[in-house]
Amino acid sequence: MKQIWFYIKRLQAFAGKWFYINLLGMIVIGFLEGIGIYLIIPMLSLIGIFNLNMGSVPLISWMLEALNGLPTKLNLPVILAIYTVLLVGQALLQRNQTIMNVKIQQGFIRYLRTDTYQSLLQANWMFFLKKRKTDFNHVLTSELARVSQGTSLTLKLATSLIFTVVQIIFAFWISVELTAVVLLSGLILAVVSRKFIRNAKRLGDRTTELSQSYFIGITDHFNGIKDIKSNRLEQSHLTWFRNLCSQMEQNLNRFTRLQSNTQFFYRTASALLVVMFVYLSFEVLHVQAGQLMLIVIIFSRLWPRFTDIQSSAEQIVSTISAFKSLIELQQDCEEFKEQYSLDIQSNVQPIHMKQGLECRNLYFRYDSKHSSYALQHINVHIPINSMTAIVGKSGAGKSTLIDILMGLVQPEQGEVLVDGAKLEGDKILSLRQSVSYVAQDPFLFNSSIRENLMLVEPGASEEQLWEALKFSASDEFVRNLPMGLDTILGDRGIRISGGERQRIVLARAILRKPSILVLDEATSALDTENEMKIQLTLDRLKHNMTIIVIAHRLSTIRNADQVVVLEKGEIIQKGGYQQLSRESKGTFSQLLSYQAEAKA
Ligand SMILES: Nc1ncnc2c1ncn2[C@@H]1O[C@H](COP(=O)(O)OP(=O)(O)OP(=O)(O)O)[C@@H](O)[C@H]1O
Repeated sequence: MKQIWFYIKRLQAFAGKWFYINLLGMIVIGFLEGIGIYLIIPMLSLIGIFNLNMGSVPLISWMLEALNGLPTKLNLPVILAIYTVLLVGQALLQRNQTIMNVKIQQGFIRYLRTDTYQSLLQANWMFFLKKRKTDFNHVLTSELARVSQGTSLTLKLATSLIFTVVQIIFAFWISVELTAVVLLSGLILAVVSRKFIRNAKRLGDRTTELSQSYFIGITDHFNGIKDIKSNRLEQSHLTWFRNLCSQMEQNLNRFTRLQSNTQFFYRTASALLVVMFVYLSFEVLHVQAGQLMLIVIIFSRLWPRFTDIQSSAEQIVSTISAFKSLIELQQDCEEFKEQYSLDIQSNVQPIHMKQGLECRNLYFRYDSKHSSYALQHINVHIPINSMTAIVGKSGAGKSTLIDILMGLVQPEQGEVLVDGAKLEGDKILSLRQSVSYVAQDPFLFNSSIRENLMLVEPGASEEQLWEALKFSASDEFVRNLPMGLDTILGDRGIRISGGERQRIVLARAILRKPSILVLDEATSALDTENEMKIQLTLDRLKHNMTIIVIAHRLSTIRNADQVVVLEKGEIIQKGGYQQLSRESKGTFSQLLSYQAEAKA
């Protein structure tokens, strides 16, 4: 329960005074309802349905005394008027309280959503390397919905509890003995039903597991739908899906059965209790009929609240696992938090390098407990306004080196230097502001080409947009699209090829006029003609920016000023393209000959 308590405290901090006003509203509503119930007895008595001696019932005796001062025929209208005012007042308060409750709750959920999303965005790159992305989707959608449900149920539970306490106080006022008997029965019932609550928690934990598998599964399946279709894997996926759905169905059915059992248990217990209660009142305690009537009315209102409390408690504990997931995610984000807030990050000025970047005796491991280094003993200088290519076999450490050079991850040993000064603190932010990065599988939003480009440079003119497209050899194909720059890409619009995608993302990277351009296999999907065009572009750009390229296709880096060859995390060769291609025993010339053979 400490997880829920944690969120209730956050809710209280979020809602401020409204949290207490809401609680006060609940108490007043409970109080008004209590008095309303009190008035039923004298009303019934005045109408002549009962002829009870009410003098001994507290509050009513006081009311009767007050009524004595009035003419008898006004008694009923006065009581009816008070009753109406009370009920209308209570209904009005109830209305406002419900609206306030929902407002607080929705505001809190919005706050939680934004807070979680912001924490995720503020986590560093290492965090994303270690975590599964689908877990974030799962927490941000289904788990957050369950947390919202849990918070709303907790507020409902608080309402029920407050109402119940107020009603119990009224009941005590009328008869201490009878109320004590009913409360004792309620207590026994609560102890017995602890088993139900434990089962509800177990089922709730299972719901989290299943919904996580469901979420991760369907995301993976639709991401890999081409593999599924082309390798005829539909049947095995369908079987998996059917199994999971049936487990989810069984889990929910079990939960409903548990809740129905609890309800049945409570109803049976209440029937037995009423029988025992009436017997005790008349035969043992000799309670007056008026008092008994009131107590019966109060408890007939109160008992369903006990059932409500039990059922809310079961549902709340079934959401604890969702609260846990959310807390764990936020703790992880906190652990991997970037040094600077997002506001500070977006206001940092880019760096103006004068000499270049340097790696000095750099070592890096993804897991510090794991002995193998992804990079070791790395010494390299990347001069400004030149093109450096990083090549090597798959898994050699190329992407890791780039991540370190961009300041996304920190080396375990050694250092990165910018113009001879260590890359640390806000220098990392400034460096990142100067970098444009293009990945192998570039990301475009489901919006127009124009919007995708202007995302990085909101003030870009039409001319600048076309210039960037020309640089990336995509002006021609964009011009031929029916809506040109306003063509919507992706699911809502036109689908473009992998190569066209890469070129648009390249245009976006160039549009920012970065001082460092990093291309990570960014031209792998291009045909020879477009690759040649991009080569010419890079050749022109390298006079104004520092270009770092990872390329498996070595023809792309023919004009590189420096080639760095990595193998098993170490630099094994370094030099100009022509120089390395002449070193016949070197890995680079080997890679070149493999590619020449593959082409032939
Ligand atoms: N997130 C990660 N967690 C643990 N190990 C990783 C992670 N990413 C990469 N590695 C390991 O680090 C080493 C270097 O990987 P890296 O991705 O830098 O190689 P690469 O040369 O870019 O490979 P490729 O050309 O296939 O992209 C590999 O042994 C890889 O298994």
